[in-house]
Amino acid sequence: MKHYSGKFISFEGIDGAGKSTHIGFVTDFIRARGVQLVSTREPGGTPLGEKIRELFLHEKMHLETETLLVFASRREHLAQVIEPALARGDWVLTDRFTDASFAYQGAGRGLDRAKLETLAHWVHADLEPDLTFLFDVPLEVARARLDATRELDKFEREQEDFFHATRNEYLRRAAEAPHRFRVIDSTRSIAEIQQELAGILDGLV
Ligand SMILES: Nc1ncnc2c1ncn2[C@@H]1O[C@H](COP(=O)(O)OP(=O)(O)OP(=O)(O)O)[C@@H](O)[C@H]1O
Ligand SMILES: Cc1cn([C@H]2C[C@H](O)[C@@H](COP(=O)(O)O)O2)c(=O)[nH]c1=O
Repeated sequence: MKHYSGKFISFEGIDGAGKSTHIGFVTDFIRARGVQLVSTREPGGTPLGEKIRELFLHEKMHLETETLLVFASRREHLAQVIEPALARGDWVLTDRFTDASFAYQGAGRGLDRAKLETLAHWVHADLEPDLTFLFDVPLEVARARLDATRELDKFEREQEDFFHATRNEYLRRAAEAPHRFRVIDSTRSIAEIQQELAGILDGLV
């Protein structure tokens, strides 16, 4: 694994778990300590990646096409944004990374995990997040939060079974890699969650 002075932090969770809400808080918290930081997202994060995101979220396609697209977006993201920022010594916060592909394309849609391992190895053999916040909530809570806020995309319209599988895969990966995952109970209030995040970040910045 490559080691950089800046931290690479990913935010994960099923749709509606609340990760986007907390990225802003974490960004402000870290910047307030004088750290240079890039906040980005997947799929997306580059002009090409944002075009891929539109297709990825809104077009029906073969599962392997979907998977290859998200890894193509990730390859570009790493080359144009993530690796240059880390090389400069900046921190990088990303709203989703490869854990999402294992959770959504793997467990949710049923793509063979070995294929995902191959792609992950190809695209970023020598890099993984230093820290992954997994925002965890029961499906009903996530669904209620989404229904209250916006029009749903292709993934957000998936059924309960899909999100059970997705959530379980996230939790399985967190149990498998406790050195980098912090599972955040997101059923609590935003203020309580931010207090926990601040405690974790205090030990890091
Ligand atoms: N702890 C919380 N308690 C109550 N409401 C919350 C909490 N966290 C987030 N919300 C609300 O739930 C909604 C979804 O939150 P958010 O967009 O952060 O979720 P997300 O996990 O990033 O979803 P997606 O992955 O689909 O973008 C927002 O309206 C947000 O204000
Ligand atoms: C990186 C990545 C994302 N997805 C899915 C997960 C979400 O439903 C959307 C992204 O929307 P968000 O509101 O920005 O979270 O894309 C996926 O299926 N596979 C992936 O690798």
